Amino acid sequence: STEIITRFQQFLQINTAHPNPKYYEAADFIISQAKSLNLGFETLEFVKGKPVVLLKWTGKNQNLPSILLNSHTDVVPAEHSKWINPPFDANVDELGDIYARGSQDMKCVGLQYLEAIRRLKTSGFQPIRTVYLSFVPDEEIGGRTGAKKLTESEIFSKMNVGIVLDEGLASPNETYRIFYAERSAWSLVIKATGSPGHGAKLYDNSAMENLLKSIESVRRFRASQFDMVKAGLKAEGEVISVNMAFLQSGTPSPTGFVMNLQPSEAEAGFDIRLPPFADPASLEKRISEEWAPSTRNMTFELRQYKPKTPTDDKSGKAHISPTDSSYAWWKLLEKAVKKANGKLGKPEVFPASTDAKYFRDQGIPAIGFSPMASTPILLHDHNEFLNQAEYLKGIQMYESIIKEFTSYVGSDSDKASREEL
Ligand code: MET
Ligand SMILES: [Zn+2]
Ligand SMILES: [Zn+2]
Repeated sequence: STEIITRFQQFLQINTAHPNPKYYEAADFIISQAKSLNLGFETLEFVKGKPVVLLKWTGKNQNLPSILLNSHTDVVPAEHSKWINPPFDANVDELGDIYARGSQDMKCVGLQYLEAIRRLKTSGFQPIRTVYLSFVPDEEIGGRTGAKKLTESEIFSKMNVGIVLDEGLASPNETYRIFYAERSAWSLVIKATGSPGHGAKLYDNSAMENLLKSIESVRRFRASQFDMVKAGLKAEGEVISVNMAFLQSGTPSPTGFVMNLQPSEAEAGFDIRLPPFADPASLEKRISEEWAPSTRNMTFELRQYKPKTPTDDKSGKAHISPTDSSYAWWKLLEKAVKKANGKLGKPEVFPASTDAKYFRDQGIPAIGFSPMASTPILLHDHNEFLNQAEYLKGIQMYESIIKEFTSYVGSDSDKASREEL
C-alpha cells in the first residue's frame, strides 16, 4: 500500500492550481497510469491548453450503455503561508493525514478510480459494460471549457454513457454523503449611484445609503433561508444561499486622515446558489425589485447557470424515484457500498456546484460521491487533508461499485424498474 500512497502523493504534487494549472503534467501522469494498467487513452483538446484525458476499459458487451467515472484535475489556489504543511508537498504526518490542495477536491477520487481498476484487473475481473474515465480541466472556474465541451461532443455521444459518477463531499461521521442534484451557481453584482457630497452632510440618495439599503434587504432574505436550515426544516442544499463576496466604494482616506468625501458609486457582489426546485423567476424579480431597484438608482449584473433539465417535482427527487430510469443505479450503488462495509446517508442536493450538471443536462444520471467518511470538510480551506487509511478504504468502495455497475445487465436502455433488480 505504500506504492498506492506514493502514486497519490505524486499526483497531488503536480500544481494544477488556478490561474496557471500544470494540466499537461497532470495529463502525462494519468496517461502513464493508463499505460501501466493497459487501458485505452486519448487526450482531447476542445479548447487549446485545456486537455481532457479520456481512458477506456472495454467491456464484454459493448452494446450496453457505459459507465463514466469523472474527475477534475484542477484545484483552487492555496495561501501557502497559512498551511502547516506546504499545499503541494503532500506530506504525511504521524496520524497518516496527507496534506495537499486537492487531497479532498478531488484528486483523491480520480486516482481511487484508477487504483480500484488496478485491483480489479489484478484479480482477473472482466467488466461486462465498458468503463470510461474522464479527467477534465477547469471545473473550479465553471467547467465551460472542460466538462461542458466534453458532454457536447460527438465523441461523448458515441460513448453511450448510462451513468456518471462525479464528486461529492467529505463526511465528518461514518456515513458517506451522496448527491443526486446540485444547486445552480449565480453571481450578482449590484451597483448604486448617488450624488457625491461633503462627508459632514446628511442627505438622502447617496450611493452608499442606496447600496446599504439593498444589503440590508439581502441580509434579511439570507437570514430567512439560513433560519430554515438552523431549525432543521431544510437541508443545506435545499435553500437559496446568498453571501456577499465583494464590496467596493470610495477611497480609504481621501484627504489624509479625514474621511470627508461621500462617493458617487458603490457596488457589492454576491455568490448565490439556487436549489434545482426553486423558482428562478421569483428570485430574479426579488433582485430587480428589492435588491437593485432602478427607483433607488441601482443597476445589476447577473450571471446565471440554468439547468437544461430542471425538475418540476417540488421535492426535487423526481429523478431518483422508483419509476425513474436512474433508480437502478442508486440501488446498485447502495448494494455495492454495503458489500464493502460502508454506510450511505440519504441522497442530498449538493450545496455548491460540480461538473455533474453538464452530464445531467444531457439527460444522463450523475451521482455525486467522494468516499471520505470520518473526515472534516476541508475543500477550498487551508490545510486540506485526507487520511491515508480513509483513502485506501475509498478504493475498496470503488472496487465494489465498479464491479456492481459493470456487471449489471439491465435492459439496453437502462430503464430498469425496482422489479428488475
Ligand atoms: N465548484 C466550484 C463551486 O462550487 C466552482 C463551480 S463554478 C460556480 O464554487
Ligand atoms: Zn471539486
Ligand atoms: Zn472545488
